[in-house]
Amino acid sequence: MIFQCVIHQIQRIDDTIANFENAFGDTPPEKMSEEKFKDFLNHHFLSPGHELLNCTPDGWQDNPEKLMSIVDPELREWALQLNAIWKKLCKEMDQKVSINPEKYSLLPLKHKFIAPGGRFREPYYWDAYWIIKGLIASELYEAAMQMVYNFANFIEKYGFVPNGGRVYYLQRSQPPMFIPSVYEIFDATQNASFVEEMMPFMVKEFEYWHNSGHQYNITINNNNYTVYRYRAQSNTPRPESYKEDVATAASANFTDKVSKQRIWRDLATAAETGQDFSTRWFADKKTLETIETTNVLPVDLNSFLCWNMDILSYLYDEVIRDDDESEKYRNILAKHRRAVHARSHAFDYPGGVPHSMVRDVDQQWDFPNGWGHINHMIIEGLRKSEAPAAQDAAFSLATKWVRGNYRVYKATKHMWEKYDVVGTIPVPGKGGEYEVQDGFGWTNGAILDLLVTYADRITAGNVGDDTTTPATSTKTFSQSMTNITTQTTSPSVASTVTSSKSTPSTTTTNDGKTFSLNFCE
Ligand SMILES: OC[C@H]1O[C@H](O[C@H]2O[C@H](CO)[C@@H](O)[C@H](O)[C@H]2O)[C@H](O)[C@@H](O)[C@@H]1O
Repeated sequence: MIFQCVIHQIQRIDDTIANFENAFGDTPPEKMSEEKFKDFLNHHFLSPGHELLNCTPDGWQDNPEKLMSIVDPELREWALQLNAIWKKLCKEMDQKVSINPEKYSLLPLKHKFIAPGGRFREPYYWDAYWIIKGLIASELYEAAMQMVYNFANFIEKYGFVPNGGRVYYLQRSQPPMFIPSVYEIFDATQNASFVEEMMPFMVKEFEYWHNSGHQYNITINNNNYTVYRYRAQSNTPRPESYKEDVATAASANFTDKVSKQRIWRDLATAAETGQDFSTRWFADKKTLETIETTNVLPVDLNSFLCWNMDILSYLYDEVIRDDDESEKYRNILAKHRRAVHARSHAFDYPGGVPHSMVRDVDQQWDFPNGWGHINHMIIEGLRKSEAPAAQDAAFSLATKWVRGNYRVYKATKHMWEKYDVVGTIPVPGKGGEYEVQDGFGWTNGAILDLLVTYADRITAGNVGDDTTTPATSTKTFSQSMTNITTQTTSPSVASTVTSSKSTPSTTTTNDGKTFSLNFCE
């Protein structure tokens, strides 16, 4: 995991390379002296975080009105503590980076940002949406806009928003949340000039998903569909996880170039999904070596893009007042919109909804891990539905999620990237390529938004309180879920996540490729 610790050079690049060659020549990595190698690193690179400065988000206040409106005193106090964590996660680029950008892996950033926390010191694309929701709950509107401005600069320079703010993330993106982020800020502030300023970047970001191999045409039952898939631009090991990806190709017994390039693209593509790694992307639903991410047509990406279209149509209509453009996106949406059916027992766990029902696989995006932003997305999809049973279920899940996070916070004094949702008191999640991280930007953002949304009625409860029973019984609820579709008329989060495939169907496309259909029925 060298890249996680070695991120900026002290000397000129040519000198670093020359000194490396002098010191190690052609010695293969496994034969290099560890001590000598560490010594080389210490002399040529600075330790992590040197290129970033701590900061306070603009406009930060101790007691934002929205958080003070949370009726339960315990949860209100907790929300204020989470509000204070923004100051720990706030970062800005040291100006020395702009003088010698080639010495740093950080992509230059003009504005302050909120980092996820732990090993993740740079801005991450899809994390930002939930961080922004939390900043809005904390009334930090300027800070929320700064997150978006940094991404607009990326779109201007690179044509898209990379996975994260590092050079080694430039070959892939993450779930498309730029347009929803602009929408949420507009919804909270009614700042029309912000939307006008961001519109060209929104359009450019939307177009990115129509190129770069993301768009795909399929024929099912003689009907032609244009759908979207994730697809990284690289077919080499991920630079930040080089060792891991080389090892995966070796344990898959791939020796020829084509097979290696295929698996490396699929590994990088899993990082583009934001769910690295999950059995969702494994052909055998068990082992990483069978990964085939580019062969999956994922329900979530297709739903996110439907939502992007809906927002563009709405903002062109409401803010820009351009009927033609609004209609253009409405028509694109009409072609893509599908019913998304969800059927799952994922709601039965006391700590929230796990990311998948696949057990015993040690991947961070599988059972028993539940993620804050995903639970938030499910809650919002249900809450914005017109069905009372779904709205009750939203509150029930919000209560579970909030209480679970709160109990872990009281026990560990930290907010975590993911949680094990099984057990009356959940614990931090585990599994995957790295240790569970604390901080944590999108977890905090999701909680703050839920606390403000349900400020008048959500309570901390006591351990042992029945937080598991939904307002309707699980059976009735599962049945009613199958009838919930993404038929929203104004932008809202689609209820996509619980439909994750446990029994995927497959289809063969015009060019003879077989895809797992993790999409719409
Ligand atoms: O280095 C491993 C992976 O780390 C990141 O992914 C995870 O953390 C991100 C930040 O919170 C999050 O956006 C992502 O969903 C997580 O899986 C990074 O984004 C990956 O590219 C990288 O492979």
